[in-house]
Amino acid sequence: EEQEEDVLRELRLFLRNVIERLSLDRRFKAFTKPVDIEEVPDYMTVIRRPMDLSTLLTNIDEQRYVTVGEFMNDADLIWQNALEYNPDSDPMDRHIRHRACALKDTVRAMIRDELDEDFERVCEDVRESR
Ligand SMILES: Cc1noc(C)c1-c1cc(NS(=O)(=O)c2ccccc2)cc(C(=O)O)c1
Repeated sequence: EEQEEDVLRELRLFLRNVIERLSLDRRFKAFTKPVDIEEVPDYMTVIRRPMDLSTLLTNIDEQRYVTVGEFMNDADLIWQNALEYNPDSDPMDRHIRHRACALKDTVRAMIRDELDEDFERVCEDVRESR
């Protein structure tokens, strides 16, 4: 009902703001768009579920996330995929892994510092009621 829509709207606003701030950080430029298959032809043979910040934003607009936990499952794919696809010790791989770890820590810090746990609990109640 109306109260549920109010909660989900507030969740979308919070998540869009998180993504906006991440997208402004130059360290995360490679995570802003899907990996370009022209540039990285074998990417889809290694990574089963590609994810990036612009796709997260589309998912929010399509109201796919009812809880922050559901959002985090997809957001975690971004850095997990980067670690998986870039495992080698060469400088390029290390560089993308450092940025992937920075993304992981930055997202977690934002959620921990800015998400009210009572609000997340209300979102989980909405999820269970559906
Ligand atoms: C992400 C990712 N995961 O595996 C790899 C490898 C990357 C990755 C891919 C690219 N090239 S790209 O054309 O697919 C692209 C450019 C700009 C934004 C988004 C994608 C560049 C870089 C980089 O570090 O600059 C990294």
